[in-house]
Amino acid sequence: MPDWSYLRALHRAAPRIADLFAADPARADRFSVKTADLMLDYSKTALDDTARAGLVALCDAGGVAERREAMFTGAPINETEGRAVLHTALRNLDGGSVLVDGADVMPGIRDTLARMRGFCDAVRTGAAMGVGGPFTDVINIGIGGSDLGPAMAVAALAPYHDGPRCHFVSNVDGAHIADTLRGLDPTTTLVIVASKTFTTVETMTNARTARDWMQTGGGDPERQFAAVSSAPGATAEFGIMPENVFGFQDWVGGRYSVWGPVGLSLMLAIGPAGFDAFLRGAQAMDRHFRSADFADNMPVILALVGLWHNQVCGYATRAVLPYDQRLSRLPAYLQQLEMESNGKSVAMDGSALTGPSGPVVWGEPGTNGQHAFYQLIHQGTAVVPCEFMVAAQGHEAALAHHHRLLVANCLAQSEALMRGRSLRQARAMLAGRGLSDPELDRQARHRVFPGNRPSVTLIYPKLTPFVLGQIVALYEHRVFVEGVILGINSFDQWGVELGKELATSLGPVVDGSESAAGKDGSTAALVDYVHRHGGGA
Ligand SMILES: O=P(O)(O)OC[C@H]1O[C@H](O)[C@H](O)[C@@H](O)[C@@H]1O
Repeated sequence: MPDWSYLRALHRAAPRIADLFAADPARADRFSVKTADLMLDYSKTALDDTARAGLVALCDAGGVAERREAMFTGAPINETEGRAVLHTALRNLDGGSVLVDGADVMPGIRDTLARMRGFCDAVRTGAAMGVGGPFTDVINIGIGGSDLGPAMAVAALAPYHDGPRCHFVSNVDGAHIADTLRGLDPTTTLVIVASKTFTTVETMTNARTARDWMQTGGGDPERQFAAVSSAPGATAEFGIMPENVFGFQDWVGGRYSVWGPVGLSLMLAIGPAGFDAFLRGAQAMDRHFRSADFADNMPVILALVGLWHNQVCGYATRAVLPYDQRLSRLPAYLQQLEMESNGKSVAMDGSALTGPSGPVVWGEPGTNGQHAFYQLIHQGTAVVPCEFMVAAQGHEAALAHHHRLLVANCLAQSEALMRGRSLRQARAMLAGRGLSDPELDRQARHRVFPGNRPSVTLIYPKLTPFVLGQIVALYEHRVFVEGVILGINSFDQWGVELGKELATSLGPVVDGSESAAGKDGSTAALVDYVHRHGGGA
């Protein structure tokens, strides 16, 4: 673990952010990173040259460059599972070979991508059909990494949809699949069962329900089911035809898997060319990440800003606030990417972390959040570093005035967070209203904004497939760099296992075939309530 004390001392002595701008007219330029398309402005943070240099030094001390090279070249850096980490190979479209245990993985990746393209072309042109005719709808059944990536990206790229409608079912709550199936035609619906392991209870339960629905409604699961998985034996056992199965290897983590077959629903929605552009965007970010100096490296800087706020300043959460309605699922996607990757308590060698690991990540699109939780962001006692995102241009040319308002709101929020409003300013606002001085003072105190609240803004030209690919890869590499500096394994997720085990053992208790004896009093009382109110068997 790095020694944070030096940086913490810098933080305690840091001037107000607004004063940093006053002292350095070129600050916005010097504290932003640009790639060919994107700009990450981190000038509205308390970082100065000294603090930035101290953070960059963490990269050297933590071996970020060596670890980065190890990841890209297929070394088994996921040490607790003995696996390579090669989601970057999935978008290594025209790069060289990538060796895992001496064998090049690229031919297999290219072959699967070609099969996905062929499948999507057939579905999209009507060459492959359901019993009732060309496919009108696609349901992706998956959860976690087998859901959030394609669900996020399909929503993000709505202007590029020219294929069948895509739906996503993840929750084992029967409400999710029931509400989705209502109104769909079982003879023209394609179901993709997406599960790396093909054992996930939620996904297998939903897949069986969808199969029953299709059979009952006159569809043909043999023709109308596809699978995405690393477990071909299990897909065959479920009855999915091998030509409709798209495999990937265990060196693609679930939450990093949207770039391969897990992205099949996205490819169906936007077409193979659009999917290619998405991959090329990620590849462009990979190249930037691999080659740019740390101080000019967008994922590295985003990581260092994250570490500064969480580990140095002690801000326990960060809000991701896309001013882009089509990125409404991005906060949920990033919650898995960031919190499942870096929400750990032990370092790679098993020793306990001595400080915080990854922060709580949360958020909602703007402007909606402004009318809900921004009150706390502006005036609450906890400081929440904000990560704003906005496009220079929207897709709706006829609604450019909407977009101008959206941009103005986004920029206004980061400005307001930084500037705040002093008591003197608040008193001046209320002067002349005939209030007694104590009353004026009391009213003014409620209108004070502390300011000096940090934010970064990621700005991009327009939310195209190429730009989305860059944004998602940017966040993947940010998580990687934070994990390396914290000394943790960002690629396992042991913390999700215990709940799964207990759910399995609670199944027979909930359905009444086993007693709750031996369970704690709370669990037993909750089961009892379910049974007394018509639940259970
Ligand atoms: O793709 P699957 O094997 O069905 O896994 C789906 C998800 O469930 C697991 O519990 C993990 O927490 C996730 O990382 C994973 O993405």
